[in-house]
Amino acid sequence: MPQEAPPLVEARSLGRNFPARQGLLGRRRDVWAVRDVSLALARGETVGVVGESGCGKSTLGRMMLGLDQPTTGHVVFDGRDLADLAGGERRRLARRMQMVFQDPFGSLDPRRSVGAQIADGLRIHGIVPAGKVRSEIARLLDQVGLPATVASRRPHEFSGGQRQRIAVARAISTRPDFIVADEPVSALDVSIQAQVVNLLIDLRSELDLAMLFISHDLHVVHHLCTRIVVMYLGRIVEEGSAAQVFDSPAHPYTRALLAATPSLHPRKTEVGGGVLPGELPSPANPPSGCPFRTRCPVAEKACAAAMPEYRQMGTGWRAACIKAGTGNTERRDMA
Ligand SMILES: Nc1ncnc2c1ncn2[C@@H]1O[C@H](COP(=O)(O)OP(=O)(O)OP(=O)(O)O)[C@@H](O)[C@H]1O
Repeated sequence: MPQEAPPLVEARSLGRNFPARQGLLGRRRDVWAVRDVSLALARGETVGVVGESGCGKSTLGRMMLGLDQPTTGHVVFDGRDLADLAGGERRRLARRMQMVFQDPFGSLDPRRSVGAQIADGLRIHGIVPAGKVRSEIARLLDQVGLPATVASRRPHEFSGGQRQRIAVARAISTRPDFIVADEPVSALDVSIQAQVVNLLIDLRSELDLAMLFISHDLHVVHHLCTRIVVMYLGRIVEEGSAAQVFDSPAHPYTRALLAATPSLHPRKTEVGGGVLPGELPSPANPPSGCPFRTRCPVAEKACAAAMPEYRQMGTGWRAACIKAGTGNTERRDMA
């Protein structure tokens, strides 16, 4: 990770729990959706967050934007703790952070024109004078590859890919420097996904955006992200550059994810047609010690005793596994 510049946005020991009931009549237990997550993004950096459904990716993204309050820990944006900000200061910061959602159908208002929806952010944050709003909308649409005529039409008149471009135009309208993109292409046809990913790549460099890109699709993350965070049951189990994590994964869970993603890694064979072996434990009742140990092909007794500390595998590369870097972590045949 490029550590020279101070981070633009930082998660410091973030945790979030939700009350949950196990079964219909089960007793109430707290579910820790995110636990003790620390992560920093520099300006212009794209960090991919991967992991199975329910591992806490969206909750982390929402907290990093201040859309959800952490139970523990802090989010620091450009040196300011979000928890300390209120009123105008909070609004000024909110302009600089935006979210792109998975579902452009749900995130755009079907009753209002595209132009009106893009204009909201421009007006609320006073990005351009009132007389310039129309031309700014046209410029933003052009930036995402759409003609200016789109402004007068409603979202339902467009395809999924076009709608996601509109959502991106709306997100960048406030000139943010941090975007959380939560599965932004997974609802789109595969043929369209690449176009939207390429658009994000272009915008990232044009606007020097820091981006937290949440996805369960390792192919997309591989294409787009310079750094990868792998989450399991609310925790970061491995973090490193795309090359480190994809070429020599240090955590058995990362290896299992890659093995379940055929064609990404030449040495890997398909395991279970994209499905990881074993069952994901309930987040309400996680295993003792290492959360992955119940599915881990190299787990041993010590793994049940305590949550593994991070081992530094290289610059900016860490893995929470007692065997990481010991040469004793090669994946057994999990088929
Ligand atoms: N508002 C909420 N109330 C109760 N539990 C929640 C809430 N939001 C998330 N959770 C729980 O927290 C855990 C993590 O959820 P989260 O949506 O962050 O995971 P995710 O990795 O983004 O999953 P997906 O890929 O399916 O979106 C899950 O067990 C989920 O059920």
